[in-house]
Amino acid sequence: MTKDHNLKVILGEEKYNQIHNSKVLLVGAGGIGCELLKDLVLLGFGEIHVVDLDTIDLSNLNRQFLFRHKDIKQPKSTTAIKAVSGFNFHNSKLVPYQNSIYETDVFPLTWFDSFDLIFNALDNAEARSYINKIGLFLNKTILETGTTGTKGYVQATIPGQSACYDCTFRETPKTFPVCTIRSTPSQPVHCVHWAKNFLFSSLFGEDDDSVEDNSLEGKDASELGTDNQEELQALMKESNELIELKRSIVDESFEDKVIEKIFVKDIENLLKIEELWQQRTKPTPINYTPEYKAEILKITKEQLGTGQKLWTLEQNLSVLISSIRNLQARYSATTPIEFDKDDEDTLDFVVASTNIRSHIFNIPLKSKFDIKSIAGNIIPAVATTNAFIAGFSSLLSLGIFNNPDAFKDTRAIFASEAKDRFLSSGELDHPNPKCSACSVTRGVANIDLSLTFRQLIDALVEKYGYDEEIALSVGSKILYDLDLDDNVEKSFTELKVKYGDHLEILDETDVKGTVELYIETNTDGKITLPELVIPDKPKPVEEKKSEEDEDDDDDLEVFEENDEDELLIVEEKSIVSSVGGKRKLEDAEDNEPKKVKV
Ligand SMILES: Nc1ncnc2c1ncn2[C@@H]1O[C@H](COP(=O)(O)OP(=O)(O)OP(=O)(O)O)[C@@H](O)[C@H]1O
Ligand SMILES: [Zn+2]
Repeated sequence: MTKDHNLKVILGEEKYNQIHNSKVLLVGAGGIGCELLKDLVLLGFGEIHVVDLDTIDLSNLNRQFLFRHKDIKQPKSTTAIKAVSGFNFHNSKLVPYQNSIYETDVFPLTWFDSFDLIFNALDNAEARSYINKIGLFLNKTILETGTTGTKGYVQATIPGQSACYDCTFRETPKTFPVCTIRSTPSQPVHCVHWAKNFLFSSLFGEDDDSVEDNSLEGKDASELGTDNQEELQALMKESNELIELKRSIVDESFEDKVIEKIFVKDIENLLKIEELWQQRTKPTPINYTPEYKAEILKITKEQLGTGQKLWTLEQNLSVLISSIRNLQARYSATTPIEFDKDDEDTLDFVVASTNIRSHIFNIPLKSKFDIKSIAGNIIPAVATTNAFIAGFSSLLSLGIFNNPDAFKDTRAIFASEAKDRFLSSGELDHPNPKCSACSVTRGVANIDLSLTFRQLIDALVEKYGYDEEIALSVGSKILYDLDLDDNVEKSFTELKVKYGDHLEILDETDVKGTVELYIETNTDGKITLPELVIPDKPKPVEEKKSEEDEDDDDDLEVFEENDEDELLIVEEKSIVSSVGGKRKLEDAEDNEPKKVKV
């Protein structure tokens, strides 16, 4: 019996044929992408195009199972395709590209339009948003996936029906107030941040390093986390002394000077600011004497054991001293050293100084392994999560093909560490009316770039009935509005507008809703605008917080219970948001980028 026969029995003849005659795009051939490519090939998709800009690294091999050691430095897309060719039982046509998906000359809009479905297997929000917009321009469904460790999601975005990728708010990486990092740390992560971004960069980075935490200038009280003048003076003095200290980097006594300043004198100075310690446990400076140092220097490498072990204060001091010696030997003013989690000297310095500071501030110490994860912002990828998330993505695609009820029939899948259930599903959300991506009317314009903005404005006025009070922008650049009419006589080319740009038209009279045009180009001397129905701009409504809304502010989000599946999903917002899963809708507009006039 042939493999085709088996698949026909499982899928049914009709679905088998639909899949066999379809053409799909897979963006990303990393952790999820490798799994997904295997699934799509085994499901017998007719044509599968795979895009990945990257080459294979050693660190990919533990989970990107299509790659072997011999493939290191080879392109991911071609290598993945070669690997699945061994089990391409249904003769799918496989096409690789080693390019970034943004390359409009390789991937013009018409190319995207040739696919029946797009599978995202990406690792960054920017590329996901880009594909999301392409889907909105073309009215094409995207199956979006993401994983972080044991958490993950699959979400179909069906233009005009379901919420899009940008309908939901994504948190930006967490930052800490300067005073928490510099004077009152209370968690290991505060000490890691201090050791890596402040201490290491100040001592071994570039001389004029504009390390965020080195400078207190230009920061307001909320960023600083304090307006205590005494504390700010102390922090300023501390930084200046560090610059001074760096001058003796070549001296033999440098290690002692660093330890005595950082872990003794600076702490004694902080203790003098009594206000800081009224509600907090006081830090305790270390007692660094020549005798103590002599004992520390007796500690051997063997005694330190593996990176999983918790080191004592003395062991941390011994690691600090040897890392300082190694870094001193490597340092020269012209070749500053950058922190790299895979550079043992820089990592040892950060691990040891983190732990010594933690000891001083009564914070639990951490192993080298744990600090490496925090300092390198690493959440280990889990092959199993990638495998089942990819599996769900490919299975959901079967229900989406040729299905006018896809919105109703498709579930969103989530994996989380909720106590009662690891995997769960929910209905697709409706679009968020405030979404900066899908609340916009979209179309494709065909423009001869030698024409001027004046000609575009005339065409817009004529076609859509705007009066001239409009603002035109591309990305973050405003190219025209009533106060900025210097550009009107310039051509598109002069204004560096090119194929594939997204031109936004904002009605400054606040009547019409926003429009975004994908720019395709021609040389026929014309501007051809799409037929669009532009809805009026929604009137701003005074939002009154109901009791129910207030409940939403809790850390836990409860998803709708579904009669059929009896699914109750409870997820921590902060967790799912980091991989782009179910997030709060209300704040999507905060994702909107700031624009500047040019
Ligand atoms: N703009 C883009 N165009 C094409 N491919 C992209 C783009 N952005 C990201 N990718 C690809 O998406 C894939 C995501 O896979 P994954 O999350 O496993 O990341 P990785 O880089 O392989 O792993 P890690 O980051 O853990 O080393 C990567 O192979 C990456 O090269
Ligand atoms: Zn949206």
